Amino acid sequence: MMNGINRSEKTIGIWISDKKSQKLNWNEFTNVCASHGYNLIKLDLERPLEEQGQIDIFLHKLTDILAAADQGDPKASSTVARVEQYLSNHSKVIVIDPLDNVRILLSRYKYYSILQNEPSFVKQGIFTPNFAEFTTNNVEMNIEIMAQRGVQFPVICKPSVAHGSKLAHEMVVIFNKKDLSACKPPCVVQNFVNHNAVLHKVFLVGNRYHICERPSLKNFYASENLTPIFYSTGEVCKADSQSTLSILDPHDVADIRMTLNEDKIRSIIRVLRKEIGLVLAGFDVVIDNVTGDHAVIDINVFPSYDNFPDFFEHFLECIDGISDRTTPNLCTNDTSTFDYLSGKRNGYMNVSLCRSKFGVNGMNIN
Ligand SMILES: O=P(O)(O)O[C@@H]1[C@@H](OP(=O)(O)O)[C@H](OP(=O)(O)O)[C@H](O)[C@H](OP(=O)(O)O)[C@H]1OP(=O)(O)O
Ligand SMILES: Nc1ncnc2c1ncn2[C@@H]1O[C@H](COP(=O)(O)OP(=O)(O)O)[C@@H](O)[C@H]1O
Ligand SMILES: [Mg+2]
Ligand SMILES: [Mg+2]
Repeated sequence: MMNGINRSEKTIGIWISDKKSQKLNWNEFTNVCASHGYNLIKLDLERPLEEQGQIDIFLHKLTDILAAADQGDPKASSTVARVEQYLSNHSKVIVIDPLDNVRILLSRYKYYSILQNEPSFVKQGIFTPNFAEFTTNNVEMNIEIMAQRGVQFPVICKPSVAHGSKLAHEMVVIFNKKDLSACKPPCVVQNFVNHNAVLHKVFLVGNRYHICERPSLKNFYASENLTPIFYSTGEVCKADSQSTLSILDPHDVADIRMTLNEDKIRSIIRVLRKEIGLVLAGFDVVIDNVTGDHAVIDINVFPSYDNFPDFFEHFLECIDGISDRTTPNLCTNDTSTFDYLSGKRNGYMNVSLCRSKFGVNGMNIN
């Protein structure tokens, strides 16, 4: 990839974590890039980017480093500063995705607030469960905050920082206020939505999306007797997870299967593109097993694209679309939200949303 004869006239410079890099099919990605006229190079953030050749597309998942910089890590802060300086000096570079847009998704409280303030959701049966942020260990204060924000037991307690370290995925289900000391601020507590242990993951590449089902948590109810349940997302919600936490209790066996409503998913996608504006993102939805309403419980930067058919091809098609439609200065890492496909800044054009080839029902939807 990095030392072949380079006949491509453009370059995609990529930086992702070692963990993510180990899962990426570099040969396939390199070949698809080449077929679209791009050379793919792995960037080394320890060296000046200026010394690593011309970069036309800066593709990254810097969430770990951004999160560490936000928490005061000096090495991470200097890395972020160097990257931002480079991008500022090279305004023609297309950033996938702009750092300030990515930063929105570092904070669960921030993106839950965006979702909760979306006026179009309520009438469509879409919601984000009531949540509150704890910044101290003061249980009395936290109980008051929960009451003010309509947060009721059982709750899920999640780290406020949504990405980066493994800690970001350490969760706890809490059933009563005497166990609120199990929370480790800064964290958010969120109403638990009973959803019969079925999670729907939506992966987005530009205006394409793919939906897959994953195991999730069984139904829980408030109780003075149940103790907190600690788990990490990876134990319960990967395609091959087989956690006892996913086994429905006998009284909860789902007689009616709740079906995902595709129109709701598309509405959520439109709002995410308008408010957050990322090319590479994903989100998680669970369906309330009483109302059928769809709860958006998580939004992710550059997720795994697990089982996303022809991900690299669709990604390069998206890159081609951006390069063709966007004059260089519209695609810098400017802080405003930029909709790549409409070519509009802070705007949002009704673009067709197409599911990937093998979506839930396999249809292209315009
Ligand atoms: O671990 P992977 O490869 O399954 O992907 C993780 C995602 O799992 P998924 O399989 O998409 O449900 C995972 O999705 P969830 O947050 O678990 O819904 C995250 O996107 C995670 O990134 P980070 O650790 O939060 O920075 C993703 O990790 P990286 O993209 O950092 O590898
Ligand atoms: N409000 C909720 N109600 C019910 N289950 C939830 C809720 N929030 C999260 N979960 C469960 O916990 C898992 C992890 O939560 P999530 O917010 O997606 O964190 P992560 O970023 O680690 O994926 C979800 O996949 C789902 O199974
Ligand atoms: Mg998730
Ligand atoms: Mg997540």
